[in-house]
Amino acid sequence: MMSKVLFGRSMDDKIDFKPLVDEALHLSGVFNLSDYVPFLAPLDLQGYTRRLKKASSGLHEFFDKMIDEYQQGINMDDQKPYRSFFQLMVSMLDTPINPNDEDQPYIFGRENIKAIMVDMVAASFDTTSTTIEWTFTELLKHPRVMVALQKELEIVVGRNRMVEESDLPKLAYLDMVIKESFRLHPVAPLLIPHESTEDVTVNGYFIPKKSRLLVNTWSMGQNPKIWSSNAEEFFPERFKDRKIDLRGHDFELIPFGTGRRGCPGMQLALVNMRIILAQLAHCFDWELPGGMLPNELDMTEKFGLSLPRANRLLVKSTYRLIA
Ligand code: HEM
Repeated sequence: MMSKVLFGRSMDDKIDFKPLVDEALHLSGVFNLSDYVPFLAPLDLQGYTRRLKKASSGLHEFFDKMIDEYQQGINMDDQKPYRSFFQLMVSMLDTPINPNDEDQPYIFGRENIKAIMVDMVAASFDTTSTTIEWTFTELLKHPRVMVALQKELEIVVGRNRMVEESDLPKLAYLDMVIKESFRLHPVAPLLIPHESTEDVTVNGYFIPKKSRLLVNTWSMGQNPKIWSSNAEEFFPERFKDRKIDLRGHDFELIPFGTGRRGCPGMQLALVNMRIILAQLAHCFDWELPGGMLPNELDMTEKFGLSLPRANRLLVKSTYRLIA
């Protein structure tokens, strides 16, 4: 889906840069000795710098080729301008970003396009699907919650048609399920590193200018002082009387970050998540394979910049709509 938004077409053999992005993301999150013993950095004992440089030059090569092809009209003949985010970017190539400032014109160049495209791919490709997979895992692990969600869907939508986008604002329980899933499985557990621009004191802690700050949303989500003694339990009803939204105003739950550098893709991600989860729960009944019990479900996380499931989720479905 994100490939269509960004490149105007689904992933195919012409767009096969995903392994490079995965490698770059993996390397950015691994335990790197040089972060703790900086004088070892030039030796690159674990080989991570070499691997990161290789992935980076692969990505440069890939996007250079795409930009060249676009400029020469190759592979784009069936597409009108601006059908994708990439085309919009390339249409601005070598134009001034601030045309009204004659003294200091800033030209939008190749490097800008490549940096923005890598940023967008890294930020959007796996985030929504990872959250959907965790939410679905929790629904399978807690059949009571799955039944309550299916009941809400039957009341709001019935069983004769599929869920549509216009139904989403009426699905309050689905909203609670998604919030609860973000609380326990934030896709960016440490957000993205931020840097303080000036000296500041927060809650009595002095933070000097230019400090690198990591916000541990994972640990906030598990904190019993915020979520009561059942913090480790998947219990969507906790949001019933707690007016918490996900836009970054309520600091106890900030899966999309907050402030100026908060996630710009939040609305798109939330609509996609809601519609996909609602349709999966509404159209099908689900069971675990091989007679596996819900409490036997593997919940292992793969540690890194994001926290996906370590192993794929396997499930059996049965169609349940009347039509
Ligand atoms: C469930 C899905 C998603 C989650 C949980 C998520 C979460 C986040 C978080 C936590 C940040 C860092 C915010 C901070 O450090 O304060 C971020 C940044 C970003 N996200 Fe998302 N995101 C999701 C989907 C998307 C999608 C679909 C897109 C693109 C369409 C996107 C584009 C971006 C971009 C470009 C940034 C960097 C913003 C900047 O550097 O200022 N995200 N996201």
